[in-house]
This record gives sequence, structure tokens and C-alpha cells, in this order.
Amino acid sequence: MGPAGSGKSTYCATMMTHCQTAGRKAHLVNLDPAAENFEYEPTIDIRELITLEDVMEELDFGPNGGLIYCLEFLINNVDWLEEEIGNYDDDYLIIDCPGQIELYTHFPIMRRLCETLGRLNMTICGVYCLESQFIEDKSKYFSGVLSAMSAMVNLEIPHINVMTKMDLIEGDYGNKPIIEEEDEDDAETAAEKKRRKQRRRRRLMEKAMTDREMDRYLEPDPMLMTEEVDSVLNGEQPSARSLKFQALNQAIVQLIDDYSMVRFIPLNITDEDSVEYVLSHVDNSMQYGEDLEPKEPDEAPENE
Ligand SMILES: Nc1nc2c(ncn2[C@@H]2O[C@H](COP(=O)(O)OP(=O)(O)OP(=O)(O)O)[C@@H](O)[C@H]2O)c(=O)[nH]1
Ligand SMILES: [Mg+2]
Repeated sequence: MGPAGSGKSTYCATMMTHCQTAGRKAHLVNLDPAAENFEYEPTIDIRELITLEDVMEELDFGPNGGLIYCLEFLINNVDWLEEEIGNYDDDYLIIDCPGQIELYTHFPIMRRLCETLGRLNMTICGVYCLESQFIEDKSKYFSGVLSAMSAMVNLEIPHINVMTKMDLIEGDYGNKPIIEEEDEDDAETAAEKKRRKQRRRRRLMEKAMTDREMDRYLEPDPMLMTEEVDSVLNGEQPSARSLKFQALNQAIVQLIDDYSMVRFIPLNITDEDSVEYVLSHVDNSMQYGEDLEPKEPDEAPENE
């Protein structure tokens, strides 16, 4: 789950590849009636039941209303899904959902879907994706935190939040280097050497600050929001709008702080360890593997 473009389908494809490499059987389920193409062919696909294109054409819906219609149609014809899932009730299914936020927050559709899966004895874990680009704008980031929290509270299923697209971040968490090694030059003078070392020290400090700043977004630090309000208040032109919303912002900060339920697990899809780390959190919340059959001894590597 997660807002439009937050990397849900990429998450699904990454996990499919990861599971296949690890020899774990996984299937992709597509619940996005507007989806166009997938890296992996979905095993179960809502588009076999209904497509957004047909709904828009035949019923004259716009894209958002049409999408809600499609999912309501799915819920009203849930025996189709039950039948499809019936063939895979021992397997690991990765379900790609649409990005319309209202599906998780104020329509009971996803909740009903979870109840159906629960009835089929499937163990579920909700994975909420928020993209790392959200941190560029604190208000946008906090609205993301609130929507993650809202999905979590509404669905009442084991839930993890993932900060996607971490490869676009600087520092330890991402791929963008801050420190570029400068080669030692035999001909450099003592003063040049000193300046090179100073530059390196400064970059190391910048990097530590970037990593620390990132931590405040992974474990939402409500002070980030207060800082934004303060900086506006101390700025040259405090906008009437931010003054007006100060009490509301404070209340939101308080809410996030009181619940302290939201934290994000960073996902860098270019780093296998990061992918494995996210998957292990999902497994853990579903207690995946606890009731799997133990391996036969003859499957163990011979020379051990
Ligand atoms: N660099 C980078 N780009 C990513 C990552 N994940 C997704 N993207 C890009 O972000 C865009 C949206 O990704 P999707 O996976 O389609 O996002 P989505 O949440 O499924 O989008 P909708 O289904 O339209 O809501 C695409 O252009 C992806 O290539 C990532 O981890 N790193
Ligand atoms: Mg998608």
C-alpha cells in the first residue's frame, strides 16, 4: 500500500526477485485495475475480473471514481478472489494495491479485503510505502506519516512502514556519495595536504549529520514539525497561514508523539541486505516460517 508512485509495484517486483533467488516460492497478486505492465506476470489479477478502462468507458466514471467502483465490485464478487486464492492457500502472495489513499483511510474496501483473507486463514502483513523524496518537504512528510498511521489503525493487521527509494538519498542509507576520495598527490605541498585533510574532515562531518538527520525521519521526530513552524515564525515574513495552523500542527505533533507507532524501515532496492532486512521484518510480523516443514537431513550440504 501507499500513495501513488511511492514504489509499491517496484517493491513487489524486488521482493519477487529476492524470493526467487532465495529459492522461496512467491506469487504476485495484482489488485490495481489500472495497472499497465508488470515485470512479473501476476498469478492472480483483478483485471481478469474488471478493468478501469471498461468501467470508465461503459459507466462514464472518471479515473478515481472508476477505481473505487472496481474495488467495490471486487468486494461484492469476493467469491472470485476466494476461488483464485484457494489454489495458493499455502503460498506467499505479494499483493500489489492501488495508490488511491482513500481506499485505506475512509472507504472500508481494504478492510473488507483483509477480513476476506483472514477468513481464508491467510496470515497478512500490511506494507505501507512512503518514498524518501517526501522528506524534502516536512509538511508533506508528516501528512505521509499520518496516512500511514491511518491505514495502520483502520486495517488492524500486522503492519510495517517502508521508506522506499533510499538509493536516492545521500550518506550511509543511500547510494549518493558525499565523500569522494581525493587521491594523494606526491607533488602536493604540506599546505595542500592539510587543506585536503580539512576538506575530508568537513565532508565526514556533513555525512554524519545527513545520516543523523535521516534517522529523524525513519523514527518520526515530532520536533521536525515544530522546527518548521518555528523557522517560519522566526523568519522575515511569518505567513498568516502558518500562524493560523500552529495549534493544529502542535496537535498533530502531539498525536504522533503519543502514539509513537510509526517508524519506517529503509529500503534500498540496489542493496540485497536492505531488501533482506525489510523481508525479515515482514516475515517476523507474520511469523512466517514457524509452521513450515523442517528440511529433510539429506537436503543439507554434503560436506557439512
Ligand atoms: N530510484 C528509485 N526509483 C524507484 C524506486 N521505486 C520506484 N521507483 C520509481 O518510481 C516510479 C513509481 O514506481 P512504482 O513502483 O510504479 O510506484 P507505485 O507505487 O506502484 O505507483 P502506482 O501504482 O502508480 O501508485 C517509477 O518510475 C519507478 O521506477 C526505488 O527504490 N528507487
Ligand atoms: Mg503500481
